[in-house]
Amino acid sequence: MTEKLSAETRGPLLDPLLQNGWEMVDGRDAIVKTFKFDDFAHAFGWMASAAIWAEKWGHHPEWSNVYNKVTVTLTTHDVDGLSTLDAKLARKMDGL
Ligand SMILES: C[C@H](O)[C@H](O)[C@H]1CNC2=NC(N)=NC(=O)C2=N1
Repeated sequence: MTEKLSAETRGPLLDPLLQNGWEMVDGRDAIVKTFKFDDFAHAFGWMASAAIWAEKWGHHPEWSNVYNKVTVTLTTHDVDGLSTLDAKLARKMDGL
């Protein structure tokens, strides 16, 4: 069972993400980023790759797609806030 990020762990895990285009969501313990691609095929291909990792890790994004953009919100519903799994999935998404 994953745990909500503590005061000590959230800085080291979240700061690199916040410097790489992720932002805190207003009023929620969650992070959000919009990824932009050349076109729909690239956006949807990236979503398919990310979905495979999400399913493998049992940790799923809230996301939406409009043409060449994918907006992703990450949080851990089981703990009602951010956990290490969100940082792990965010890093994977940044690297795909
Ligand atoms: C049983 C199953 O693994 C859990 O419900 C998982 C599924 N995917 C999940 N995804 C996210 N983002 N948060 C969760 O708490 C979560 N829980």
